[in-house]
Amino acid sequence: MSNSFMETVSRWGRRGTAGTSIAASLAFEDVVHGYGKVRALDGISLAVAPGEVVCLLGPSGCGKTTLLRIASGIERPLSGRVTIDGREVAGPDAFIPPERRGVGLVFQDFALFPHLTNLANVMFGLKALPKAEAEKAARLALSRVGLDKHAEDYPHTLSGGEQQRVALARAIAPRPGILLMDEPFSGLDSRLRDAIRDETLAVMRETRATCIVVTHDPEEAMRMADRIVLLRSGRIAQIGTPSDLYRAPADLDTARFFSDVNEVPGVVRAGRLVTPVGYFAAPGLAEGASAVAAIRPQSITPKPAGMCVPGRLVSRRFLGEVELLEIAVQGLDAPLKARVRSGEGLAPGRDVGVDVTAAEVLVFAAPGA
Ligand SMILES: Nc1ncnc2c1ncn2[C@@H]1O[C@H](COP(=O)(O)OP(=O)(O)OP(=O)(O)O)[C@@H](O)[C@H]1O
Repeated sequence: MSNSFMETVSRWGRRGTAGTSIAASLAFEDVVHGYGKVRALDGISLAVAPGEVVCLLGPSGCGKTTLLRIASGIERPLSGRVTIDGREVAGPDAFIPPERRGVGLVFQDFALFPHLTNLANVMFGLKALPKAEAEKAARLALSRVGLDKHAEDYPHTLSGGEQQRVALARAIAPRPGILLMDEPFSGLDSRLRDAIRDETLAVMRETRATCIVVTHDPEEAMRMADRIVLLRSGRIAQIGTPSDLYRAPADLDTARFFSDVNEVPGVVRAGRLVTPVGYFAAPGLAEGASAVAAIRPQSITPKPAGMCVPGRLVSRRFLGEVELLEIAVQGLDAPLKARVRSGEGLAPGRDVGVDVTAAEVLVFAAPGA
């Protein structure tokens, strides 16, 4: 990454302000949508508060983009209602087109017009204003993202990160009450993504618009969102703060989506799940039920042989700050994965004790049980 680029990014936050919006509330009420036989959204109800940053998260095809397109008005739902500040913008009684909804859009491919300068691209969303006023607002937005010097250039002369910032400037220039972003960072080099994401978040907070961001990356959602809406097959699997979803996932699929987990099967006896690596609290599960302990690699600590549960170190992979260990334990089909700080000095083949931090273990009914 060039120093000059990083300087531009770090200066980006100290440029002129973009002007603030009056944040709007956005609500979906039992929204259903489909394409032919495909049911893309299957009854979505969600209320987003003014100024809130919500990430729509989920695997490919779960309906994230469709929900965003419905919020923007690009797509009209088959049934259900969408309201902005309590006013129906899509539903049985009304359909307000995108340009009259007061929403700003940032697309995955940025969707800049190649034949227009960056300034003209940003002015495109400001057609309702007299030209001089539109130009002033567009220059202000470009300045906010640190690109005022590139106003007269064309998009193709900019890097991917800079094009993303022009797209952001275009979306915020009209001061929308709601900003909708579809995978806005996925086209960027992974080394730039963190810096650009942090700066984009700063601009989003500064404009005070209500924001909905689509992503398939759980880490990105956790970094950005006030609340995460996890979608699965067109339905909401779970809604909560990043820490709610990470610490208390509603089911095994959600736990798997947020991090690598060891899945250790067991049987419930007297309110606890009995497994080859220990007993874990199993509230709400019936006596004799089959269940799974989901154990994150960082919740497993190797100890000297003779302590805790007996195991044998099978492999060790150096990853820099941390190492990934595989530890075989009698009674388990697959070795346990453990993530430890580097430099523990353990050699494969050695007997070890396996210590599991029980308070961090998540217990779920066995899939299909
Ligand atoms: N124009 C379309 N015609 C037919 N099917 C569509 C269309 N757009 C989306 N779909 C289908 O609707 C479902 C939801 O698609 P959507 O693009 O909303 O998912 P997504 O979660 O945004 O996925 P991705 O992360 O891959 O972009 C998928 O099964 C998809 O194949």
